[in-house]
Amino acid sequence: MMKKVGIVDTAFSRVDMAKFAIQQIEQAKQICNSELTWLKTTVPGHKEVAVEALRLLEQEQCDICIVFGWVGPKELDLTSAHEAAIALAMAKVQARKHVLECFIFESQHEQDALFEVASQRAIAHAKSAISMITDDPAWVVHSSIGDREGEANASVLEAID
Ligand SMILES: Cc1nc2c(=O)[nH]c(=O)nc-2n(C[C@H](O)[C@H](O)[C@H](O)CO)c1C
Repeated sequence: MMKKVGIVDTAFSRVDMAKFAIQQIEQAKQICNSELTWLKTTVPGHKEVAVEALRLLEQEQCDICIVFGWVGPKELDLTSAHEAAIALAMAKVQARKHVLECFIFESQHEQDALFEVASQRAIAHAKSAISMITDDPAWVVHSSIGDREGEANASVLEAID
């Protein structure tokens, strides 16, 4: 059955993360023959993403959404992002569907690393979204692997004998 990924990004962002997510979805369609489609919209900033994600889930028949947010380095940006995340939580619960939050916090990375982190995280979140909506066995979500979307995975811990 055809599945639809909603993609919301912002004009505020400094990296076109949606482009990498869309490339990943297109690649999945070709390689795995997955029945996937996508719909992308852009809003001004992260305060607008919750309503937009809800609109895509409820009115545009998306099965899941990925939201690409960019959080500036100022204290006000961080507070604003926290408020946006609360609104996103409300949207998810109302729609009873998943919204994956791919937010880049500018203050957490060196300027030189931002592009790589953002693009890799976008690809990782696109893969996660595909895994969560497709029945294709190639896209099974693996449990307890220390996955850290877009960054080096955490090591897996085992019992000490
Ligand atoms: C302070 C601030 N910081 C950010 C940010 O870090 N990232 C972002 O995407 N948008 C920011 N904005 C803009 C708001 O999200 C919003 O778009 C405007 O306030 C208009 O509602 C604002 C106002």
